[in-house]
Amino acid sequence: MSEFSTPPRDGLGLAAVPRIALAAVRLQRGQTTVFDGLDLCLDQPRIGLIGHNGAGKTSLFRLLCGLEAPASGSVLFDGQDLHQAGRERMRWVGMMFQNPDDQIIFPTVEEELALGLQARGEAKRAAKAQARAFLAQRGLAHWAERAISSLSQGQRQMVCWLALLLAAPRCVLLDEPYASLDLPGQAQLADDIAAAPQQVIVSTHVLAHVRGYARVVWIDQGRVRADGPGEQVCAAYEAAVAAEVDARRAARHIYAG
Ligand SMILES: Nc1ncnc2c1ncn2[C@@H]1O[C@H](COP(=O)(O)OP(=O)(O)OP(=O)(O)O)[C@@H](O)[C@H]1O
Repeated sequence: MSEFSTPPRDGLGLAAVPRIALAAVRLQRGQTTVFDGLDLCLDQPRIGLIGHNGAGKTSLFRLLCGLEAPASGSVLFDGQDLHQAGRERMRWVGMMFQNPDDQIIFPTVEEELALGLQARGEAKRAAKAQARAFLAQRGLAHWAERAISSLSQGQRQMVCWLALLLAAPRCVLLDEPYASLDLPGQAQLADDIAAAPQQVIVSTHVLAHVRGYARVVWIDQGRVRADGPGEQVCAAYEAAVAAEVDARRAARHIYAG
């Protein structure tokens, strides 16, 4: 197992894992029908999501955090319609975007971190104080007043992760969360994920990050192609990719020769 694929540790007291159920979901984005009759139940503490570019991983996340609504079908969070929920939804699901610049709103780190707390009803001053205390706990007190624009891409990604940790929704969606992080940052994030009491769903192209998970879902052209233990699903995906690459090389060889 990779050091970046740490399963949840025993005895951490995971919060009650929500049950997110998609039934017969159809999702249209522009001219593209991304999902057409998708059924999926997400009720494990850690779930990996893998698949090719354009398979539908980000679209699934956008559906789960309410940024997209299904044209038909339902998305239920513990039996309640996710798309009918108001502000309550922010306590249910939070997402870390692939690109931190799509997520960050405020000019400084402490303001960005305070946002999730304010959304939960904290007063602005108290939220900022909590954000500062949280940064200090993690040895990052000096980040509090830093301008987001002065941070590197990886540091911005870390700010997004810290904001999610602080906001503490019951389900956390991470879209390519390791992409911009250096190796220490990746190890830190893997440890944070392992320690998080929430349900965490990680979408990634780096299979080592989810191979050790008890459940990985492989999305292929908007459909679930495989769903099971990470070792098995990642191996099946790798085999399919190897076959695709071989077929492409063989076709190129025939064409060239
Ligand atoms: N803003 C958009 N408008 C229209 N179609 C979109 C939009 N974003 C994505 N799509 C389409 O939706 C489908 C699923 O895309 P999605 O971004 O969910 O894939 P993905 O699995 O996350 O890919 P990647 O691994 O590249 O991030 C693709 O066919 C894509 O072209």
